[in-house]
Amino acid sequence: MTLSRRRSQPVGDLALDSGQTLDGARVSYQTWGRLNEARDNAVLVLHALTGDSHVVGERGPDHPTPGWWPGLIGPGAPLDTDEWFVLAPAVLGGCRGTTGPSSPAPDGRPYGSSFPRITVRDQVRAESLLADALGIRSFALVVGGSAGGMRSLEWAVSYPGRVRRCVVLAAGARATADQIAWSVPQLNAIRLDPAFHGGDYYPGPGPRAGLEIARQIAHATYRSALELELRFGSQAQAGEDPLRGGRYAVQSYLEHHGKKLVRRFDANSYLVLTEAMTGHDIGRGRGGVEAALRRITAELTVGVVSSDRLFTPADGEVVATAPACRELAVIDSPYGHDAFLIETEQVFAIIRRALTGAPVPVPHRTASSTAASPSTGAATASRELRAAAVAAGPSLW
Ligand SMILES: CC(=O)SCCNC(=O)CCNC(=O)[C@H](O)C(C)(C)COP(=O)(O)OP(=O)(O)OC[C@H]1O[C@@H](n2cnc3c(N)ncnc32)[C@H](O)[C@@H]1OP(=O)(O)O
Ligand SMILES: N[C@@H](CCO)C(=O)O
Repeated sequence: MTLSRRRSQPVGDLALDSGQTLDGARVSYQTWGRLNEARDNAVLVLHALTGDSHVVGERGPDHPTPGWWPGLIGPGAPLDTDEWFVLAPAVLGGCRGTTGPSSPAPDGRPYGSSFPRITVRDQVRAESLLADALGIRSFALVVGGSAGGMRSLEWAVSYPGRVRRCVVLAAGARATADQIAWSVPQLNAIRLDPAFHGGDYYPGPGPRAGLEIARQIAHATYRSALELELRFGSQAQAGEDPLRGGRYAVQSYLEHHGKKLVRRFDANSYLVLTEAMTGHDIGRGRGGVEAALRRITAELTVGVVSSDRLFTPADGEVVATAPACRELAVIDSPYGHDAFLIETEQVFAIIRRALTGAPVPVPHRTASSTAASPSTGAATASRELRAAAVAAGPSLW
């Protein structure tokens, strides 16, 4: 498959929920396949917090990281490019080409602290303007996980006439107190870093230590306690002794993920995107979550991760009470929230079913059934970890 190049589309002045306007906003995006003459074969793929438009493919000049859902798109893939035209935008407020705090403001200098507070609805509005510009009236499918799941759901609520099928993975109808609570120390870690300078740190290195700590906190919530226990327990990092100033293995692991993110992400974007997530509420101004869910006309699929302690299965079950929900799928995994990125075999099977309308496997959960039973999909998880997790007891997942 040829490498999909990143493009950038001006979408004009973007009216925000706050009442402010982002002048001359742009959305960067990638596509795979061709939009057909009827313009009815478009699929929208929405990335999570630190992802981008590069859903599949190698690293390249345009792409600092490899694709985050490898194998999803291409000839014969679940999103078969012989049939589907796939569009993946980079999110509003991020740092991968779409307008965000590091982009030039109208005065030519980076927005920094003047970048406005944005919502998930604003992000979806920007994506709808991109779809308008590309001549896409409606999507055969909108799919995303985590923050991408929030946007997928918001698409189905905001634009019922433009979404025919919708897959919401590892996301809820609104931010919970627990999700907001975990974001607080992350935001504080960045803002209290002396290098933050109130958000106006460009072109300096910015609050690297604060961002690193934020990612450490977040990454722990993205994995299950059981996985961390089975992988690391209370072991020391090789060659170090925690009782003599050294580190635990799990500490080293979190520090690795913190450092890795700092190399590829902007701290202001991290703040803006985290605050968009904490403000997520499909029911705001619409008479509440239940009323908002009733607006959905797309065939809805909800996927939850059995061991997700951040966006819990119960959060997804609320979304699955939408009258339009056809399937509540359980991604059976010990990996916690990040399983929507790791358990690709199970995730892609869910996407395929949603797209083809294939029968929902039994046993399963639907909006009208409360019987809990995990899906039977084969996982790509390490056999050893899975076996150890099973031995430790299913109640821990
Ligand atoms: C892959 C990308 O980043 S694509 C770019 C867009 N990014 C996104 O969309 C974000 C999505 N990606 C992510 O959030 C994460 O990368 C995930 C969820 C996919 C990672 O999940 P996994 O594949 O299970 O990786 P895992 O959590 O085991 O971490 C592996 C890393 O930890 C390191 N590690 C493991 N144990 C330790 C330890 N004790 N000390 C230090 N490092 C350790 C490994 O060496 C490996 O390093 P590497 O990633 O630099 O090669
Ligand atoms: N690991 C994900 C965040 C969890 O949804 C990311 O970095 O985008």
